[in-house]
Amino acid sequence: MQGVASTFPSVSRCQIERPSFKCSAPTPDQGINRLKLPPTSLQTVTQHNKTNKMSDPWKESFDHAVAVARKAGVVIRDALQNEVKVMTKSSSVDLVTQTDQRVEKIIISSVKEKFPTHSFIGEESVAAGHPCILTDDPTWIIDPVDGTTNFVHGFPFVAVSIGFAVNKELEFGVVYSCIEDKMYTGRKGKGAFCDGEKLEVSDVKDIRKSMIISELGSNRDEETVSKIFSTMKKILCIPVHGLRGSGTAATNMCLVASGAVEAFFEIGIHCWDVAAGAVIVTEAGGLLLDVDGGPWDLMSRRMMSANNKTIADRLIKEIDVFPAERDDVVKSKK
Ligand SMILES: O=P([O-])([O-])O[C@@H]1[C@H](O)[C@H](O)[C@@H](O)[C@H](O)[C@H]1O
Ligand SMILES: [Mg+2]
Repeated sequence: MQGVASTFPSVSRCQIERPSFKCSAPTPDQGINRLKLPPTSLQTVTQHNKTNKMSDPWKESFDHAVAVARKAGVVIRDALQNEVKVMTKSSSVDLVTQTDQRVEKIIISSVKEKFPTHSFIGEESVAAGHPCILTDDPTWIIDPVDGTTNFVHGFPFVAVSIGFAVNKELEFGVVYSCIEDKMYTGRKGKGAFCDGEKLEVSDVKDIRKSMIISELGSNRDEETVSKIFSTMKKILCIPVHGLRGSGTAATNMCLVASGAVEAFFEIGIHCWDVAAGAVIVTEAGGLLLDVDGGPWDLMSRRMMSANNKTIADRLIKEIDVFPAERDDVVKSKK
């Protein structure tokens, strides 16, 4: 089992002043797959729980993910009121804060306590040198603060993203958009929801009537930036109704699931950005593909998620692909 990083890397720091947010207190989960038991004897309840565990083995993990994502969101919202110490990881625009690290520790330690045999892939643990290899173990794939740059600047879209895979297959995803206070969930074969409301992708098939969401990412290599812009130019000039970016891949995918946009694509995302969103999109009736139209691979750092294949295929024609090293490349220790 992969362990939790006890310390995260120390990196260069600068300070930034941000506008402060006023946030309302979180509301309790509304009807998220709640189990309603009729009043009955203790024996029957125990029996019912046993049967339920067999037919729905990951329900307890799912419930825990929802609870811990909400708790993490409260920590993030509180942290928004204070000055943030900004550190950098792979480059000067790949940001991380103590809140990212703290929230990841909170999530992992609470999951470890309840499910001691489960494994983890967490953004900040991987940054600290932990492996990013998906095994057959029940595995929590965690982005503690998706939208760290937004968080640093006070741009109000930040999400806690928790995906859960067993035998390398995603079983559920939880995305808590914590400033909006929206809880998105998806469970394999059980649908996708936002605050208990069922989600469905849009039925638009005409690309000229579509709204697309993507990101500029954090790669500032000139050739890569040119490819990102040429792709966006070609898509804009199809023309589509609009091109947007919220600054969090997890939230972008929830917007596809909600039908607010027809598709989200990006090269350079990581497994923790999209694991949860992947379940939410597919359970809302959407599809996932590689940016070249092939099957989607969680570790590939490439994502096309769309409401239908017509929209996905039309966008794929315009994407200028550039290389991004897979998440599961094993780096040799020097
Ligand atoms: O670093 P982070 O804020 O967790 O995640 C980033 C966000 O999802 C962003 O929208 C996307 O463009 C980047 O590719 C991600 O790395
Ligand atoms: Mg992220």
